Amino acid sequence: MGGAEQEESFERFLKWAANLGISDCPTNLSHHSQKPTSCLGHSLTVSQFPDAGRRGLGAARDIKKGELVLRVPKSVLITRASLLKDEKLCSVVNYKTYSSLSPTQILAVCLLYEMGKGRSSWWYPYFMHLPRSYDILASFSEFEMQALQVDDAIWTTEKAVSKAKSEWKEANLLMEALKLKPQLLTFRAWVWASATISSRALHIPWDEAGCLCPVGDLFNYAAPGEESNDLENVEHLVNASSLEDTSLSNGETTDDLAGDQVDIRSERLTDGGFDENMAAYCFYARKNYKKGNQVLLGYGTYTNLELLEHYGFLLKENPNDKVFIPLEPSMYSFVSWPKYSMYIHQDGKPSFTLLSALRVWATPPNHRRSISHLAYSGSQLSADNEISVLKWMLKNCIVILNNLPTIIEEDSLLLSTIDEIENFHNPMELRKLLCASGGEVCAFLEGSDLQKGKNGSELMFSGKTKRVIERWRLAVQWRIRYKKILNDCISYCTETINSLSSQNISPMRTK
Ligand SMILES: C[S@@+](CC[C@H](N)C(=O)[O-])C[C@H]1O[C@@H](n2cnc3c(N)ncnc32)[C@H](O)[C@@H]1O
Repeated sequence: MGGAEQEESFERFLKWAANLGISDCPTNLSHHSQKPTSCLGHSLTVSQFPDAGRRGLGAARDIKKGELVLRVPKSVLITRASLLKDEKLCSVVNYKTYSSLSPTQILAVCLLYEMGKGRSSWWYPYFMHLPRSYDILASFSEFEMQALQVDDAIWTTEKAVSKAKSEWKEANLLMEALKLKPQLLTFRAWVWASATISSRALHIPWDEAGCLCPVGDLFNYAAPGEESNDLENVEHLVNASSLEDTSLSNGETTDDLAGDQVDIRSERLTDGGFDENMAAYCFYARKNYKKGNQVLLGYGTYTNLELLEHYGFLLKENPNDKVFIPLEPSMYSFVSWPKYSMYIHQDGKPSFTLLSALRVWATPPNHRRSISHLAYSGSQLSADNEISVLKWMLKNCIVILNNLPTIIEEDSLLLSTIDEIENFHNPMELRKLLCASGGEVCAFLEGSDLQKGKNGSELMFSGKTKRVIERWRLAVQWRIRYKKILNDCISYCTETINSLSSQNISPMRTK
């Protein structure tokens, strides 16, 4: 579809949405005498935001924090229940053979079935404007996975891919019983459906698989602000293990601390949620917006790896990003905090629990009991103790960085090369030019394929290769941010060690 055609089709979609009662005008009455031509225009407009999610929703006027900016009636939400109104689908899905499939697997199958109806689907105007492909971790091939470089991230990706594969295999019988078209039975189609759900479904109280929300799923993401980190205090941490993880909009859970979980719940109230009284999904402004600014939604609290896993993007500045470093059991066995609370913050500072656990670990065994109350309250135990903890951190960050195949400067150079690859119009020449770059770039070129352009003369990368480039870029961006956090931690430790050494105050010698 060309640009103008695409625009027209999108306008038809917004009109379709308006006729179904979707509205960005809080006073809009459903029994309007005139048929609306768009569901947007009063509070929101669709715009391109190249630095934050591309297509998204901008403020059509100045908006005040807390204002209702969009309402999507329950009848328009795409849920398992609404899709299962199809009699054939319902009779097959409810057959007991498939009772072991999860709600999300069932929703994915129903979505593929509905997509298979093409133009005759009631939701066709919505489906037309869904992304064709996604960059979530489950879609990563071996090449992009290795580009992450860090074992933890590679392991998370392998797990995401194998989970998607096994869920697809489990759902195969049902999809075959529904006689889905061959292209909808493939693993690629399955990843598409799962990624559509993972990256776009919103939380609803009556179905853990969530719902797809036309127009409501055009909001891009901004991380919940610094305030969630301020919540990191002793009380929250001590209670962490007794609280269950909160199910996020994508049906996944985050391994975050209880304090952050409490924050997610209150965050969701100001952002959006299903309102029983209005029988609609309602979205509220989380802050004041000036006309033209992008209106953003906080889907939850995620690290960059979690954002990549569930949504297929990451943030340059993510206040919730974390780096976990390998710890020996002896380092956290003297304290009762969970291991997942021990990490390095995105600004390079060790988390409260990591620092406290290491302070206890660096204390001679016969003193541990007497200082544990100080460690639990977050106090430094002594200058010597603090210095040995920070030296341990420093050494380990250096070891981790030295074990990775490239340094940040090389990665940044590679990012510019990736941009060149993408913008180069004659890949044959590019191939010659880049083969000298060696390593990762050559591995990419060996795996890439070229195809004839529309006029038959020039050669172009295939769509598949373009998607590889996009994921490769994400992997390199991710590892740069990871290394930056470790570098910042090294600076933080060095500065603090220097300052403590110069003060030379040691109220309690422990080591
Ligand atoms: C619910 S959709 C938002 C609308 C989406 N941009 C669209 O055009 O359909 C979520 C997806 O938008 C993109 N996205 C959202 N927020 C983003 C951000 N801050 N930076 C980059 N991409 C973002 C990601 O691809 C994500 O999976």
